[in-house]
Amino acid sequence: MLRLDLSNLDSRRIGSQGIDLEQALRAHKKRLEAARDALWGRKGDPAEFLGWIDVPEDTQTLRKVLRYREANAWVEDLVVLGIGGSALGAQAVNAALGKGPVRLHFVDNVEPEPILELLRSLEPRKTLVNVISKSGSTAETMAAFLAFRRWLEEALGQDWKRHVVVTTDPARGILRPYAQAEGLPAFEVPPAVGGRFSVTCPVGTLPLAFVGVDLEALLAGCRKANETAQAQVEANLPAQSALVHHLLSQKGKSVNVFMPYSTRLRYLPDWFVQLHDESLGKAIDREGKVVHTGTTAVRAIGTTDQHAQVQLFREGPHDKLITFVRLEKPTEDLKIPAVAGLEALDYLFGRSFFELLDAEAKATAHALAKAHQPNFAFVLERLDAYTLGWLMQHLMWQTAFLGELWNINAFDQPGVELGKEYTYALMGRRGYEKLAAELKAEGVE
Ligand SMILES: O=P(O)(O)OC[C@H]1O[C@](O)(CO)[C@@H](O)[C@@H]1O
Repeated sequence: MLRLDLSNLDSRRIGSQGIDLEQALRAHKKRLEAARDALWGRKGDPAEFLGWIDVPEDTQTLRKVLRYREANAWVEDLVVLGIGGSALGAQAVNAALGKGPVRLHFVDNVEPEPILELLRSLEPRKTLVNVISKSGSTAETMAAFLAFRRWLEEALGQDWKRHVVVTTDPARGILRPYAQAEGLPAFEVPPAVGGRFSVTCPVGTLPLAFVGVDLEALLAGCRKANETAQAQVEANLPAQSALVHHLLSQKGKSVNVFMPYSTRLRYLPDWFVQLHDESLGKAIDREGKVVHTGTTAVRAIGTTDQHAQVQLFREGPHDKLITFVRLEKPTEDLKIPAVAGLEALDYLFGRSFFELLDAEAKATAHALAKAHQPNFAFVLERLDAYTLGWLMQHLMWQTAFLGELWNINAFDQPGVELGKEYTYALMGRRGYEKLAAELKAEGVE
């Protein structure tokens, strides 16, 4: 179960920085319905990159993933080579729900020392490498693949092939033909699913199958989010949270803090930051007009960041909308014991850690509201696969709705290309000689 707690956005509580949600829903009903109908209507067109809506229905692929996991019971360490959307979703779900027995490692950077440290810690005979790249051209992932493939081959000879599994586009890019030529097992990233929307396809499900996540439940939760995204505006949770973002951005809230009260959810903000920023930070709208949209998503974790960032959230610039994720029930709880001689702490004696966590979440949200800092919460009944799937698919829908409200394409990322080309030029890639010369003339070499 997932619900929205919007009480700290209410203008009756926080004044002009807030909104009257009921009135806003009435006023924007037509626009939200048009956005909803446009998204559902365009779903079948591969060029629209809305394939993530239907992926949770694809139980056949899930079965294939689970069969692969069963057939590879020898794996003790699974190394995911992927970056951005090809790593962040699985990383977030693994931290929240992963139970082992396999240890998951994510290589999503090209800093040599951590890669060497990981390689030195692994036993090649017990290691499976999952190279994940939709494009098959991402420099970081491919560099890591070259290194891990060599490492496996040096240790295992031709048997290295049993230790690599590929996840990539069914047709495009260099990884697919390479997997075919070498006889490597390979899973698909559906062409109409962008990286940051891909956690429910084998990009996420394959690594998560090795750490015992209940994938059936995760996908069922995603389907529940789809159901709510189809509903009338009054029951359409993604339309509502998107409207909140839209209206608050119009009130100058250009920073969007995403703050789960959960260490288990510590990587969820990283996943959300990519989803939100890469989707919505756009220079040009669908009509070709220069717009420079986007609100900047910022990571925070409660309670940890109460002692690092909340001072700024409360008393700093009034440019923020703060999104909390709160749990209603713990999975397990721990009593805080009474200790003689420390009676100054008796307000804690006999209470539980979850009670303290919950009190801190509510107290911080209320203190922010008192300072007229608008905030709202996704309230999860508990942290399980169903609810996390629901939340993640909800956030994908929220992003898609915002794309509609802002009239931008939320599914491309043209702004990352020039940096990639400069990298190719600096690395001496064939075909980039002219760009390298230009960079040199500009003092970059
Ligand atoms: O799966 P790929 O093609 O390696 O891409 C990784 C990431 O790089 C980006 O394309 C941005 O550079 C992201 O959108 C994507 O999630």
